[in-house]
Amino acid sequence: MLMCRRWLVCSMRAHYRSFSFSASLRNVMPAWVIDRYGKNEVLRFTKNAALPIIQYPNEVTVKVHAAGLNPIDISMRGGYGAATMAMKRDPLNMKQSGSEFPLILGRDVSGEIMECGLDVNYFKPGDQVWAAIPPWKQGSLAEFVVLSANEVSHKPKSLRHVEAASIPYVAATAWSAIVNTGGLNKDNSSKKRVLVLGGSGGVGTLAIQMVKAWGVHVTVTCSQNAEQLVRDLGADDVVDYTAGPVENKLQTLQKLVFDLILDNIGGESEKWALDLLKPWNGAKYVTLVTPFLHNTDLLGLADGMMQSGVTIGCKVLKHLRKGVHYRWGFFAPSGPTLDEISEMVDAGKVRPVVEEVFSFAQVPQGFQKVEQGHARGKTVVSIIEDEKE
Ligand SMILES: NC(=O)C1=CN([C@@H]2O[C@H](COP(=O)(O)OP(=O)(O)OC[C@H]3O[C@@H](n4cnc5c(N)ncnc54)[C@H](OP(=O)(O)O)[C@@H]3O)[C@@H](O)[C@H]2O)C=CC1
Repeated sequence: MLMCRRWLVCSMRAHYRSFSFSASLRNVMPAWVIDRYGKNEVLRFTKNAALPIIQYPNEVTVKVHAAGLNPIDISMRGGYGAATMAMKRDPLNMKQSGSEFPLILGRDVSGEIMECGLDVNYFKPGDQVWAAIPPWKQGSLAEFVVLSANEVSHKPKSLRHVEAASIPYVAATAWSAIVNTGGLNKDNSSKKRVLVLGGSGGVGTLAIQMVKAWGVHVTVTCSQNAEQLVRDLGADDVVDYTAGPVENKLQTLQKLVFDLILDNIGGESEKWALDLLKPWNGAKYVTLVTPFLHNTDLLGLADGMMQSGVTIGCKVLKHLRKGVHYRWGFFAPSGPTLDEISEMVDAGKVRPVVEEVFSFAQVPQGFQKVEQGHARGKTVVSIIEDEKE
């Protein structure tokens, strides 16, 4: 439905001409960059980062009002995924392609369209938008970011930019894991049972709300002090993982046999969690904690991908014999997915869970906050203050 609307608007505005804002501006911008991998000391503020320019006709320039921080920013600051990201920047050349530095982190953006490529018809300058930025592109801790139009979506009207910036990356991840990999959607989820392992962080708080809106019975594991938060978001059953082995408690809840388990924790979970799935019923365990990028960093692209293939293949087969499906879930950038989430937000079915907002000057403190863990929702950076309502 929303996909159709994108197509329709494209046809209607086929002759729209974009204007060139960048030519009238300076060719540098303020940004937080890194010039090497490491801890927080590698973060450097500059007023002279290169202004990103549209290179393809399907791209848009977005003026960043707010950016979200995610655990992947901490990992990328330390070099995580560097081998794969370099290949994506230069897909024809399957080896390391030049330097990725200075690198701008930040995977969430909420802001305003400044300029559209000639093939972009769904957006126009001035549109209020949000997006999740693929890790191989320059990020949102900057004044401007250039994205493909199909990665961008109109921001929910009911949210301020600092609220909107808390959602895209975790929403695109939760959607990819639950819908694309897990096979649930708004039409087939009613009365199904989902277990969210690690419900109190960014992905968990979004995933709970998403499946709850589709009529799912949601069980969540989290720390005791996050119980109220996840219940407010829609969790039906909550298990405190800090008070002894979660698997024992979940097994004692007799009727809890799940159609889908979303694992945001990894580690030992997969040793016991798959036993809680309904066997021979299409039930799936989807983990977001995968060794995929770690393998390519360690072994190089080709060997790393082969290693990942062997690992996932063995696990899929092992669990298939028991009648359940084992899968790896991945973030997938998608404007149409965010269109769906935007509707859910404006309908009051999904709300932002913003734990803390930092100013643009406080980006290193924002990284420290995310690095400490124990998230209760999301950490956001306000780059242009929202207008007072
Ligand atoms: N594969 C992919 O493409 C993607 C993978 N991810 C990964 O998914 C995971 C979740 O991401 P995100 O939600 O953003 O992370 P967050 O850091 O926002 O949240 C993690 C949450 O888990 C809680 N937690 C920690 N240990 C446990 C445990 N044993 N049981 C239950 N809860 C626990 C933490 O709180 P507390 O410690 O206080 O309990 C925290 O609230 C991360 O590992 C991330 O790297 C995320 C996005 C994309």
